[in-house]
This record gives sequence, structure tokens and C-alpha cells, in this order.
Amino acid sequence: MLLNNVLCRTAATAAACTTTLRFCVNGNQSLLCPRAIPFSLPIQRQNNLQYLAKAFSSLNGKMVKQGPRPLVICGPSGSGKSTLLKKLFKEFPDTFGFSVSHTTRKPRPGEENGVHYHFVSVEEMQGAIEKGEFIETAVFSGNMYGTSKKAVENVQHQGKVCVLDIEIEGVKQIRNSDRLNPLLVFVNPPSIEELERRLRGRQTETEESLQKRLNTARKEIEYGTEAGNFDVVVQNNNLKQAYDDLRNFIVRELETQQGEGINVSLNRVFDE
Ligand SMILES: Nc1nc2c(ncn2[C@@H]2O[C@H](COP(=O)(O)OP(=O)(O)O)[C@@H](O)[C@H]2O)c(=O)[nH]1
Ligand SMILES: Nc1ncnc2c1ncn2[C@@H]1O[C@H](COP(=O)(O)OP(=O)(O)O)[C@@H](O)[C@H]1O
Repeated sequence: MLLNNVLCRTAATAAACTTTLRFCVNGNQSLLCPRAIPFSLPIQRQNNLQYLAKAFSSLNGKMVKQGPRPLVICGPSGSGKSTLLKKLFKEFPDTFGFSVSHTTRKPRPGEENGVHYHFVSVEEMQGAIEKGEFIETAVFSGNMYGTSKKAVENVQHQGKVCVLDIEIEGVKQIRNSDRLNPLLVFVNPPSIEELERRLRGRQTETEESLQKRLNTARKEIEYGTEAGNFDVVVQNNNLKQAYDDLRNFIVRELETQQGEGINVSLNRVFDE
């Protein structure tokens, strides 16, 4: 509706159109213009009627569904998902956005509400599930987890690759729906023994939760390494090698998407 208004106004003056565009960029960006921020600078600089009309018609055709494919990263607790993602976000600060899940587990020291998770009560989580707010949910090690539609939309509206760090049951739900069409990465630990060493070394788990995680890990590794279940299996024996493998896979995929006309930043910050 608003887009049509904007296009109609291209018949009016460039100044009037620029005003409308600014309103869209600043005031209604999440609804209408997922790529409004990258467009805003050249458009405002040029203040050019023709350019504005072109920018809007291409936005019109491409909105939301043409964003980069989300990235799902899955693997047993302690396999190295957070460690690898931290490196990825650091090297590509403009590319990725994290889908902040809901969970009923308690925060660990250093974890922030709304950043690492939305920490909620069981009642709140059940209420949100009943209202249909989630794309997928699962129970893991006695706690509930879920990806809300809003968490994914928040990232997609910025034109970034939405990264979901989720366990196997959630992955199955997403694979069975046509909703996200994500790239699927499985992070595989060298062995259960090494996984246990790493989890103990992290010092975040009680003995009980550690045992639950190790029990689940066996089934996860079986599913994760079965041919066809994931697009790539990143073997995390050596962190540097695992990161290189992950980065190379993702860069290759995103370059392919760029070749298909998807607008996604691959700006890199090199470690000194
Ligand atoms: N299905 C699903 N799994 C999630 C979600 N958020 C986190 N998880 C998974 O839940 C598991 C436990 O996560 P967490 O308690 O943070 O422990 P950690 O992975 O050992 O750091 C991990 O396998 C996460 O990938 C979610 O929204 N949905
Ligand atoms: N290749 C590796 N070699 C040794 N330790 C690792 C490696 N990858 C990750 N770790 C360590 O293992 C622990 C678990 O990693 P983490 O990223 O928290 O796993 P996840 O997010 O999958 O639960 C952390 O203490 C991390 O520093």
C-alpha cells in the first residue's frame, strides 16, 4: 500500500519523493524496506527521480523472500558451535545476525537476557507456544528452547544472514517445513571422550546436566553425520581447521547467492 503510494509519487517532485522515502527508511523500515539502510545513502545523495523509481520497483520485487538464506548450526552441546560462531561474527561483522532463542533454562554467568537468549518461565514459554509465536521448539536436557518468528524476522529485516544455533529436533522441524530454506551445518566433535573433556573444561554444567548432554550427544552425532541430513559436517578436532572449513563453506554459499542477485555483505575484518 505504502509502496504504491511511493511509486505514484514518482510522478510528483523529486523532493517530495525523497521525503516519502526517508519516512519509509526511518519510520517503517522493518515492514517495507528490509534493504532500506544500504539504499538510503546513495538515494539521498542523488536525490534523483529516476533512480528513486528504480530502487523502489526493485525493492518491491525482492522484499523479504529474496534475502540471504539463514544458516542453521547444530551439534552436540560442547562441540564448539558458540566458539565457531563467535569467530565468524568477528570476521564478518556486517554479514550475520543471531536469532535470539527463548529458553526456560537459567542464565549462565555472563549471559544476557535478550542477547544470548530470551530467558523465560515455563508458563511464559507455553503461553507463547499456544499463541503460535514459534517456528520450532524442543526440549533439551530438561529445558524448553524455541526460535520465535520475531527472532528470525528481526535479523532478516536487516538484510543479514540469520544464524540459528539449535539442536536436532528443531532442525528436523525446520527441514520438514518450507519456511526458512536454511543452509544446514553440523559441528562434529572428535569423540565422546573429547566432548566430555571440553564440556567439563567449560565449567558451565552440573554433573547431572553434563551426563544428560553426553547421552543426547550420541544420538545427535548419529543423525548429524548421516549422509543427506546436513549440507556440511564440520569436524572440530582442531579449532583453526574447523573454522577455516566453516568459513570457506559459508563464503562459497554466499558468493553463489550474490551471483543470483542476493544482496549480502561479505566485508571481512582480518585478525592481526
Ligand atoms: N530446537 C532448538 N534448540 C535450541 C534453541 N536454542 C538453543 N538450542 C539448542 O539447545 C542446546 C542447549 O543449548 P545451551 O543450553 O545454550 O547449551 P550449550 O549448547 O551447551 O551451550 C544446544 O544444542 C542449542 O543448539 C532453539 O531455539 N531451538
Ligand atoms: N577445537 C577445539 N579444541 C579444544 N577446545 C575446543 C575446541 N572447540 C571448542 N572448544 C572448547 O570447548 C568448549 C565447548 O565449546 P562451545 O563453543 O561452548 O560449544 P557449544 O556451543 O557447541 O556448546 C569451550 O570451552 C571451547 O573453548
